[in-house]
Amino acid sequence: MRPSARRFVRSFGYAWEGIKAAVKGEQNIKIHLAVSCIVLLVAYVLEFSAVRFSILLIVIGNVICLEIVNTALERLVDLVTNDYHPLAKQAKDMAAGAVLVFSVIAVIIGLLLFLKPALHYFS
Ligand SMILES: Nc1ncnc2c1ncn2[C@@H]1O[C@H](COP(=O)(O)OP(=O)(O)OP(=O)(O)O)[C@@H](O)[C@H]1O
Repeated sequence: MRPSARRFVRSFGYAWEGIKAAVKGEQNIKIHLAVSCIVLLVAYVLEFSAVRFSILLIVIGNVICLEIVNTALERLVDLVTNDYHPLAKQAKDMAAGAVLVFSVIAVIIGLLLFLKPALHYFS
């Protein structure tokens, strides 16, 4: 394998390690993953169109990515200081706020996506 290809494969390995560490260490990510599996299953049962399914995947992907970035930021702050610091608080709270903002939007998009197919399914 060429060195550039080996570096590319190795970086995938590091990314996978990061995903595993985030999932293992964060209860929230485990909950998001479980809920995402259920939501995808329901979307399948409701016979979502390709477009609806794609939007759903984008939303789910964004929530999980934001959670991973939030976890990375928490780790970084904890690495920098164990003492109370207003900037550490702001950094953690802002990252958590970013997750919250997108989670609220995800719920709204979810309702918009599921409403029509659910009504159709049950009528
Ligand atoms: N070093 C610090 N200085 C100031 N405030 C902090 C510090 N560490 C944490 N905090 C505050 O405490 C809150 C909770 O911190 P913690 O590290 O437990 O994060 P968390 O969001 O509960 O993460 P976890 O998912 O790991 O439980 C932060 O959102 C922040 O407001």
